[in-house]
Amino acid sequence: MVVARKWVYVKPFDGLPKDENFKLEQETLPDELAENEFLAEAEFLSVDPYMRPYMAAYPAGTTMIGGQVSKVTVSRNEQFPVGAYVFGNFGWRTHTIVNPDKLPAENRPYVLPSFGSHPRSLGLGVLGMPGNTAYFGFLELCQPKAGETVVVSGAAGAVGSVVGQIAKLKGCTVVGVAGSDDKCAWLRQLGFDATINYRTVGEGGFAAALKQAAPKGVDCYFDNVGGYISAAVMQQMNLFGRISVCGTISNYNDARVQVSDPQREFVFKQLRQEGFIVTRWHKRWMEGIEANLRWIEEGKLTYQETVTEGFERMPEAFVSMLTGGNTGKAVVKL
Ligand SMILES: NC(=O)C1=CN([C@@H]2O[C@H](COP(=O)(O)OP(=O)(O)OC[C@H]3O[C@@H](n4cnc5c(N)ncnc54)[C@H](OP(=O)(O)O)[C@@H]3O)[C@@H](O)[C@H]2O)C=CC1
Ligand SMILES: CCCCC/C=C/C=O
Repeated sequence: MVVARKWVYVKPFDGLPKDENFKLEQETLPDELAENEFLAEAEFLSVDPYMRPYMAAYPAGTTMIGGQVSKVTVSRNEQFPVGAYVFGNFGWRTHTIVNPDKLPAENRPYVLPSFGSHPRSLGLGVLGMPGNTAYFGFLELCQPKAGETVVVSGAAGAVGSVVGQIAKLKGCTVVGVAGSDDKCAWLRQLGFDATINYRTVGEGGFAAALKQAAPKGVDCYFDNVGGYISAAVMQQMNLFGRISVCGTISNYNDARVQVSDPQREFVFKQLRQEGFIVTRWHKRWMEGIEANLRWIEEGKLTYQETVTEGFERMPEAFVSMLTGGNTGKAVVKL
């Protein structure tokens, strides 16, 4: 008999998530698996920003959504043999019975490829969804060219840190925006040409700091945060600039705000802006993972993880990530 533990979303979020929004429950799983099912035991769980806005679509009582790296411990599916490590969007739970055939193509679990000497947790970060967000969302939508100036907000996080390094690989000048001096120092170690600590310059000082960091203007903006940072970058875009709108974490905990009208910049600078969800590239998923792994093996791409130990600390790790407690990818180790 397997008893799974799971974190249930018991009360809708209002502002920053709090303890009262979550409840740790147990669920006894069936003893027998049906054909094509397997049992997955979580090893690492992901806490990601999208969980905050996405949960608004789910009723109270739903298990928290999310990805995990888990081990197949029992199987009636030959594509997921016992002992294999898989990535799956199984939610915040320790054990899950899965039938992959019942899931939509963009949400199917997959057996992790070999990461060589690197930890399996990277399957939640640079060698998983966030890494692919950087790889496809930046290269496909920004189409960067050598010599161009790229600005990345949320630069020291799971997605942003990879975007900035890929931009350097493509020969761009890269400016990273992050929320602490330590994060900015790490970004400069990674090769970022300039950094802005948005918390110390503040909203009033951000435009001037950007002018200093990107004196030739901005050709590509990879936007992880929205809000005043993005409004200011928009004002300093160059002719034919490209903006990849990845996320708006600065307002995930807030009611929707009225934004100032950016259309004039779009017309006279002939800008292109496109939002995306990374699963758009689900048919090319392994291409992104293989490219990022190759760059890691070549020493051209570096990662950092912020690891919280213990399933019971999932809510704490989630809130910490939403408030800037992580550098690189935030994961929870069981
Ligand atoms: N479109 C898509 O398919 C995907 C979109 N995303 C989006 O990418 C973004 C980054 O995700 P991910 O890399 O996983 O997360 P991160 O690892 O970057 O963690 C979140 C970070 O957001 C920063 N942050 C929090 N509040 C603010 C704020 N008010 N202003 C600016 N920065 C803030 C914090 O860093 P700091 O200390 O610098 O403030 C925090 O560490 C998110 O917006 C997410 O929704 C992610 C994956 C897929
Ligand atoms: C199934 C996970 C998809 C995540 C897309 C994220 C969007 C914004 O953060």
